[in-house]
Amino acid sequence: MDKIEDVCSEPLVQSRFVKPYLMHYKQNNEAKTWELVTLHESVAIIIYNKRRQKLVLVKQFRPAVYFSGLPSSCRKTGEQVDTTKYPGSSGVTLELCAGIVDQDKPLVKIAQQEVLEECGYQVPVEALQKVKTFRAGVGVSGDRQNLFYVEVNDKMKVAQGGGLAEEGEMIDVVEISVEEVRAMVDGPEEVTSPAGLLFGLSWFLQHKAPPAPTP
Ligand SMILES: Nc1nc(=O)c2ncn([C@@H]3O[C@H](COP(=O)(O)OP(=O)(O)O[C@H]4O[C@H](CO)[C@@H](O)[C@H](O)[C@H]4O)[C@@H](O)[C@H]3O)c2[nH]1
Ligand SMILES: [Mg+2]
Repeated sequence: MDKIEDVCSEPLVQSRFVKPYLMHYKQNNEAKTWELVTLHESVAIIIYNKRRQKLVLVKQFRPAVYFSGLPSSCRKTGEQVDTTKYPGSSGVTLELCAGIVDQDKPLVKIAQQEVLEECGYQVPVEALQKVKTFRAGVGVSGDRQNLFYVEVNDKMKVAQGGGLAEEGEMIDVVEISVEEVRAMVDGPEEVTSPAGLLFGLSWFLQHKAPPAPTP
């Protein structure tokens, strides 16, 4: 999954997923502009295998994370990036199962679909609990993310997961223990994960996790 080669970039002129705009407005009578992009709304799901006390997360190579981690001298359009110096592993993230809302369906249905496609669990829609809707970005994009929680068991595991091959998705499903969740939230100063994961894990520890063992 992180064997990344032949990296270069070009200006994005026509796009399917990202739409850049220059917004003009007046704030307290002062004329201003702001550079922004619009993105799809999304869903993300905290998945807990309750009997085995494991959280189900996903790992994948994120081009945007990889690219923004390159020094600006390596981001010149048309120029090849040295992937021996900047390996694909620097763009691999740990995240909640998540997906964009690109179909006209209820959010809970899209969440159910993502849990199956990415992690291989067939869950009933009634099992999905809505946690919170928040903004995934506020500076450049203002896209909404809708967070759900679902408990799963081994009987619901009907497929391997890994994402839709026809959409080029290559996703590793990762299970982590509640202890590892605590270590992730309290431990490292930097993680290669979106804020939604950290919020989701903190919410899980506060509302759903078995109590921490007393020392
Ligand atoms: N951007 C882009 N460029 C392409 O060239 C490009 N080519 C195809 N696609 C489409 O994008 C979708 C990516 O997969 P998902 O639907 O699973 O969405 P995620 O990328 O997981 O994103 C979610 O989860 C993240 C983590 O919480 C959040 O940060 C995001 O806000 C949130 O949307 C697929 O349907 C694929 O067909 C591209 N998308
Ligand atoms: Mg996804």
